Amino acid sequence: MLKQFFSYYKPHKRLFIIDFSSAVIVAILELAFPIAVQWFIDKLLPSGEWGTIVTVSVLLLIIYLLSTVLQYIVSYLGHKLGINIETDMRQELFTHVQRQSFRFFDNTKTGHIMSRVTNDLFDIGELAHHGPEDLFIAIMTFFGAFAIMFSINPQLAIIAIVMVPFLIWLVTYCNVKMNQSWKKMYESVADVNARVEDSVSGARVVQAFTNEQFEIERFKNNNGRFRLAKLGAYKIMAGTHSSIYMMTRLVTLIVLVVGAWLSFNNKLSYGELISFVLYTNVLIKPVDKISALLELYPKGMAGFKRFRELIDQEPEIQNAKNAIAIQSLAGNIQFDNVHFRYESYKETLSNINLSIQQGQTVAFVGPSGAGKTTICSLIPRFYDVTDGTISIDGIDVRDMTLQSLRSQIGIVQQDVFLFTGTVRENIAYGKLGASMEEIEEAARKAHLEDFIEGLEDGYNTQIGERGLKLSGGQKQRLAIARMFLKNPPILILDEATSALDTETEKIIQHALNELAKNRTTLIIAHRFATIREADRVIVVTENGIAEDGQYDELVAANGIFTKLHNIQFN
Ligand SMILES: Nc1ncnc2c1ncn2[C@@H]1O[C@H](COP(=O)(O)OP(=O)(O)OP(=O)(O)O)[C@@H](O)[C@H]1O
Repeated sequence: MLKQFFSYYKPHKRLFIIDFSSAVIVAILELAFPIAVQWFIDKLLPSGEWGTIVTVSVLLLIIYLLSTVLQYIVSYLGHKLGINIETDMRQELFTHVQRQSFRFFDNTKTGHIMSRVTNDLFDIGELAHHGPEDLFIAIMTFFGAFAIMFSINPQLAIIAIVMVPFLIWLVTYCNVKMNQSWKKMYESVADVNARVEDSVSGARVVQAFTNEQFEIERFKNNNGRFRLAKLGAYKIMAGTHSSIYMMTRLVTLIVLVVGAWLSFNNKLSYGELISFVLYTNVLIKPVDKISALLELYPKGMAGFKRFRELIDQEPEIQNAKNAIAIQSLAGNIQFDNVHFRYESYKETLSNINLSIQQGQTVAFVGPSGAGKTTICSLIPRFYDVTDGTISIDGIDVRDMTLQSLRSQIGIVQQDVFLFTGTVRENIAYGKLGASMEEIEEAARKAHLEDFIEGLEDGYNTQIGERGLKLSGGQKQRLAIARMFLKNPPILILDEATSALDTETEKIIQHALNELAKNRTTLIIAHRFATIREADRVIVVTENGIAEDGQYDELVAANGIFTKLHNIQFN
């Protein structure tokens, strides 16, 4: 796991080396400074040579300035390194999620992916920046300071270090407490966010029920809990800072008192005493860093583990080794002994045999849950068959590259999904980089022209979050326009279950008929009025394909379709 973690440093090796070596130099300067002060007091002051004193002071100033610049570099470049690694990982994760198959999205919660992309990667970035650098520097300054103190006066060095375990205990204890209270705070902020999100997206429902006051009261509770949690966290933070302050001053004071006693007994010079006090601070400083790392490491590594678990999940549907990139398909679709299961315990489709000729319009009907949508999802390989083959123009779909196969199939879904953006952007989603003329032509064919012209900003009108500002019929026409742009030889239409008014229905039907022309069209139909013109109707039941024929033939056959037909029209 650690090896994998460090592999993310590779592209930023140069940055890491500059940052790390600057941090080492800063630490060396920090260790050297008290010795310089000691020498200044013990050797230089008694000599009374002002010229040398001024020269040394200027030298010290230069060292300070150098140290300041290096500290800036460490802070800036260190964070840059962390952010770079975090950004790489985020891009990798997003790219990986884009490549995932439908089954992955069936089984993964959006919230989980979101928290990987934001929280986990933030913790990993922090660890990437602070982990190796802080650990190395802390160890180096701690042992360096102790070694120098020991060489000056072993007894006093031991007195100073004896206190360190207490300090470590105190800092760790405070960190645990702080963590607990931050966790509570994060939970309550999540509640506040959820409440805001809920009542903003549900604002229409709130107002329709005139429940605004109820929502305000509910929010007041959440907001109050958040205030208390945050206040609690700050109280612990204040306690932590002051007790650590007290403890460090106590160590310094003890060193000062014992040092003064040693000095009275001529066992320690004044310079040594001062440098000892300064070294005590250098000795104590890393304790804070180490304890922060103790908290950061498990958090960052746990995040990294979850990140890797996602990244290591290979997409279920991938290109075969020698997959061919087909240029264009005619649209002859063949199912041979197709079996399929979503879950291992239950077969959804069994032994489906089906042959659809190019240019045909075929309607799939049947009871809800029989498998109509599933049959259609197998053609673009949203899922792979468990057994049997599906071929188009005689080529197994698994032998084509996914990209080329899906470029030949257009799908208009039941619930049209639109992206936040303009009308133009949403139509152009069917063919990225389409010209304005092409977009206008597609809109005209989808009977959207009048509607768009009536909008204040025309094609540049924002359609709201997920097309909120559009009606159901407008959304569907937009999806149809998108499909005219894509212009695929095979079309799958998942008919909307909810009925539109007759006028809109007519317009949409007209647009769809236009769209279906010269394409192999599969319609997952719910309302039979829309499929009268279909070349074939296929009745799917839980036992597979039950009937297959022309609309009128099937109505007259006195079978399942006749029954379904009678339910709809009587
Ligand atoms: N992603 C999925 N994961 C697991 N089971 C699924 C999934 N999608 C559908 N199913 C199940 O597969 C069966 C067939 O569903 P499918 O959506 O193909 O039916 P349908 O005939 O299109 O239904 P409807 O007319 O209601 O849209 C159902 O029992 C359904 O519960």
